[in-house]
Amino acid sequence: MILDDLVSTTKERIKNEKTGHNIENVIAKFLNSDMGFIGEVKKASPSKGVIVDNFPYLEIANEYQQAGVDAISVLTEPKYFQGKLKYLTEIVKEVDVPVLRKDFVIDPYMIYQAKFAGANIILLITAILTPEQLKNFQQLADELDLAAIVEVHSKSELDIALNAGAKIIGVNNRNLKNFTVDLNNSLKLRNFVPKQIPFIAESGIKSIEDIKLLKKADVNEVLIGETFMRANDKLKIINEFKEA
Ligand SMILES: O=C(O)c1ccccc1NCC(=O)[C@H](O)[C@H](O)COP(=O)(O)O
Repeated sequence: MILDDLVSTTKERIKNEKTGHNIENVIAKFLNSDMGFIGEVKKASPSKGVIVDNFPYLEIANEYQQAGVDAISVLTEPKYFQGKLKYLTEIVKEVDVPVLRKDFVIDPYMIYQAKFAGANIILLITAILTPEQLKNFQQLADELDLAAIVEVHSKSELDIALNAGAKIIGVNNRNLKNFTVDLNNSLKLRNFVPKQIPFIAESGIKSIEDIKLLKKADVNEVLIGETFMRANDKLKIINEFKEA
């Protein structure tokens, strides 16, 4: 019957379309590398104002890819980061590495929007969601085969994130209330995250010394924005960090 054939060929087609940078592959990539890098495409931020005047976002994404990053983070928040969803849509078409929609997800609509725009990863910030919202958003991301980095800043937030079913943890070294940065935050929380869950250190990473410290603590990935955005030669700085 044609209907039976339509169902079986559709199953096969969807199976193929769901591979690529799916959750499983993103997690494997983050766990497998020695210590990997997530390069951020960010024009401005609340703590630093405008970081770069010249913002050739496609060129920047290409440079990150060439330097061998594991993923590219794209700010899409317009007011404080001068981001646009359009940057992400275009970058996804330009590169082959997984792309993270970096935004302040507070509505399921934004998760569907990220998927539709072609993102492979979203950020869920524990501090701006109720535990129930976090659980529901994690579930929705799972259903859409979108990897979710659940961002935490403290042990209590980490407990909430793990309870919500987080599969990837990002520890923000920046206190989002007063913008102070302390790399010790990642070091303190590292041992509370099971080894099968990728651990990402985010924010305020600037030097080879920082990289050495985080490598020693067995951090799987570092997410770097400002330092890479300000570097004239992104390939050079990423290679130097890789060799640290
Ligand atoms: O960067 C900020 O000023 C900021 C303020 C309030 C909420 C979030 C903020 N940043 C988002 C990020 O998580 C960073 O862009 C990311 O971790 C990279 O940080 P950095 O390497 O320090 O640019």
